[in-house]
Amino acid sequence: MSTINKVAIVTGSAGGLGKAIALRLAHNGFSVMIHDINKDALTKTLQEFKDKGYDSDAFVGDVSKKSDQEKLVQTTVEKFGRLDVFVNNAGIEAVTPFIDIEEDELKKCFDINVFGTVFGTQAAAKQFIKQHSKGKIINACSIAGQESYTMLGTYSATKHAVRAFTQVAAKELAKHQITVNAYCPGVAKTKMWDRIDEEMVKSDPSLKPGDAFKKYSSEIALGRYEKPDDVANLVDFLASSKSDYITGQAILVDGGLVYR
Ligand SMILES: NC(=O)C1=CN([C@@H]2O[C@H](COP(=O)(O)OP(=O)(O)OC[C@H]3O[C@@H](n4cnc5c(N)ncnc54)[C@H](O)[C@@H]3O)[C@@H](O)[C@H]2O)C=CC1
Ligand SMILES: CC(=O)C(C)=O
Repeated sequence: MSTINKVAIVTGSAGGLGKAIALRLAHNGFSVMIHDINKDALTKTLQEFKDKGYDSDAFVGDVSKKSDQEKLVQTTVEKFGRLDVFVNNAGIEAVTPFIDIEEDELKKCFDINVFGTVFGTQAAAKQFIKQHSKGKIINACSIAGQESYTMLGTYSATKHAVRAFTQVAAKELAKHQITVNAYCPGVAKTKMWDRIDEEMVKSDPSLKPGDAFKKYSSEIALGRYEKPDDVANLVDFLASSKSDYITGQAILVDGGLVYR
């Protein structure tokens, strides 16, 4: 079914899962505002979108700043005329044994993963209400939002919080026909997992580079690690009218790793 004339924002989409999601929505006919804190990477990614002929633009911003998120929505509406889908994808990891977790790690990870998701959801919801339109908010959760992992305590706590806010926002915004759902990827080969592997290997002398990623991936029932397109497949569905009767859900897309 055509989605032409619909407008989407994907945060943290200069690379990784966000880029795959943004490319898929653009391929499906959405006008897409890509967004990232990394200006150089974002500029290169926008060029790729332009080379493919996609109706797109880019916004440099920090999801943890409420004013940036409001400006992101405002700029998107000025450019494309409306907003239909907001993907709170940007996130960071933190890899530390529980006993060593420091205040700055907690603050930074919560600022970006949790405050960022709340501010993005608020900015998008206000625009949907103003437009009197149905809208879809789609949040990056994780297997770590359903289960909690050693060395990933802070990260897991932020993703549990994302799941909680997904449910509450869904309940409160349903009267406006706004749906709020989340995708929960497993072990996807992006720069995030390169960094997680590096940190886990550093803290365990019995591991060599790549071993932590291999260990996590080896438990996936479908026998392979996740690709960004596996995540884009779910977000594609959540952004489409096929998901109109689904709200408040955090859906696992992990190849069979966590069962809820
Ligand atoms: N890679 C994986 O296996 C999994 C990833 N996720 C989640 O999916 C989302 C995307 O993950 P990946 O693509 O793997 O990560 P990534 O690290 O490869 O890409 C994240 C992007 O977000 C941007 N970003 C970081 N902080 C930002 C900020 N404050 N404001 C704006 N942009 C910011 C980065 O510059 C980067 O382009 C994250 O929320 C992550 O927690 C969830 C489960 C598994
Ligand atoms: C990065 C992530 O969410 C995990 C636990 O794989």
